[in-house]
Amino acid sequence: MSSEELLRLTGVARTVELPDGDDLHILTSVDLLVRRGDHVGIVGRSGTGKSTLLNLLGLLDRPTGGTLEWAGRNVTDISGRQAARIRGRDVGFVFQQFNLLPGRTALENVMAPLLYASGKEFWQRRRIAAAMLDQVGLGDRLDAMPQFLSGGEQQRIAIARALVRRPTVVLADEPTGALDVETGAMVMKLLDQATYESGAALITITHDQNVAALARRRFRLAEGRLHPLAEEAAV
Ligand SMILES: Nc1ncnc2c1ncn2[C@@H]1O[C@H](COP(=O)(O)OP(=O)(O)OP(=O)(O)O)[C@@H](O)[C@H]1O
Repeated sequence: MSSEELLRLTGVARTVELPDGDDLHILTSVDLLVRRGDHVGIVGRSGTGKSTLLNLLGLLDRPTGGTLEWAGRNVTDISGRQAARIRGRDVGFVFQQFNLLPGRTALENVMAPLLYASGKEFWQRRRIAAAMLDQVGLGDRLDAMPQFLSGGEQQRIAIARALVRRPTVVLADEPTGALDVETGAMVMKLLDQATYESGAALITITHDQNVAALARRRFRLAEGRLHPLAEEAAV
């Protein structure tokens, strides 16, 4: 696996203005380097800025300080249009509540991101999506409606959808938050394995140390910064 650099955050800050005019400094100085094949786990208590950080990593928001680089390119201040292009091509998202399209089959959900692709990826979207569902163990449930599937199965569809365009980075926000402990552990293992096999980096953001335990590098988000977690403290 190459050690190609994907994401580099240097002194990243995010401050928002509150309705009363005061500034809220959510992130003050985040440093992080993510390479291809990495699995980074970020834990933090409620309200410490996990979603804020995820939105910066996914180019949904911009830092108010510091620099953010994508594959060596400074993207701190890129336009919304450029960010959307990188996001569509390079980022896969997995959310706590699955966020699957209602009324669409498992296959249609996984095919959805390929509608924005071109060439072979577009024309062969059905075959590519079916193969991806097979990889997450749902090759025999292509026509199933997600609402009739278990939470673990729905999250596996969401994982297939996140990986179907072969993104370089997968961002998972509390991916097991809506699952029981056993199902969550199984889904997390699958996410870790499928992401690694596709050559992407995985960044898992969670309040649950057990979920972060699979990550090869772990950090705690506190006081607006990332603090490396020692092996023994992380489990
Ligand atoms: N746009 C905003 N305006 C005002 N306050 C905000 C804004 N965005 C985030 N915050 C506040 O910043 C803090 C961090 O929010 P964030 O959602 O990133 O935390 P979190 O760690 O993801 O929390 P949780 O685990 O509860 O989802 C919270 O106190 C939140 O209320």
